[in-house]
Amino acid sequence: MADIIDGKAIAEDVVAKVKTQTATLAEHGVTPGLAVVIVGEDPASQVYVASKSRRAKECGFHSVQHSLPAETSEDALVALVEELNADPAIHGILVQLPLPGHIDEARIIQTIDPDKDVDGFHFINVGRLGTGALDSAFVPCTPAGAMLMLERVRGRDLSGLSAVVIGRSNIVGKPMANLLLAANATVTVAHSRTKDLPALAATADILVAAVGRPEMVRGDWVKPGATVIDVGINRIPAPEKGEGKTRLVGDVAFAEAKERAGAITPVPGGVGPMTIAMLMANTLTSAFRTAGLEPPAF
Ligand SMILES: Nc1nc(=O)c2c([nH]1)NC[C@@H]1CN(c3ccc(C(=O)N[C@@H](CCC(=O)O)C(=O)O)cc3)C=[N+]21
Repeated sequence: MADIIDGKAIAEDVVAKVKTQTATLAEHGVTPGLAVVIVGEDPASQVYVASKSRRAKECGFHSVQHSLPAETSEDALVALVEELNADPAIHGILVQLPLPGHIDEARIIQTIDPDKDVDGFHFINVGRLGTGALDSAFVPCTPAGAMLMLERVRGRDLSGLSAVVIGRSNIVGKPMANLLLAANATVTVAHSRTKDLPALAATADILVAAVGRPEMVRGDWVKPGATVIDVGINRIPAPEKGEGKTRLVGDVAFAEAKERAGAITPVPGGVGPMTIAMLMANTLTSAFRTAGLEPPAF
């Protein structure tokens, strides 16, 4: 039976370190500032944004939230981002995705100052990560959090280990593959066009599922003893809890996979809480850099 990697507990460790380091920065007269921008009223997005703002306040940050109506124009959003770019009290800018269909997401992301891009989505940060310039990059929060969880089991150096990442998104799959490569793993990125995915997955010492398909990865896809990182967060109907109720599941069939894995992350309580903790870590890092100080390692 697998060890369960407790994302909530590791996230608390990260946040504790952020709080301590925020106090250190205060001695230099600096308060980390995070601006979260949300456009439209998607209820799930509202919940995530609220917990980001709550965490930021808990860390002692200057935390601002901009909630804009769904019909906000692209130009108005660009103007807000430019205002935040120019605001010296703001070290991190997060524009919650997805944006309404009439707004060009790529244009918004590329408008964010790369040195305030705590999501790590700007071309400059993608390039920094891709070339191994990790001391100037912002690494996307979800894969950064996944790597810290993996480190608890496998250490920092993954030499000799094979990793299979299922999913090739810009926000998880691709940056995750780059981080695993930077840690010396032998990395394969699989996706919907991959031939015999179950057989490929079963070769992985480290299996990362980031596809957004509820419980797609079955128990027999898991190599015995493998470390399984489940990045999926899927809300599915749960009639057993009552009419109209839902529950969260990952991309991995947890009950099956935990019988074969050596260690596995749960959903909820796995990568999700780590994502928010790493957003705090990235914002802190940004404030240290702006102050000309060496940021702490996480
Ligand atoms: N620019 C941008 N950056 C993001 O990082 C970003 C985004 N847009 N858009 C939406 C996704 C989603 N996301 C989550 C963060 C935490 C949990 C989380 O803490 N989940 C809890 C459960 C929460 C619940 O009960 O719904 C858990 O897994 O235990 C989930 C999802 C960040 N995202």
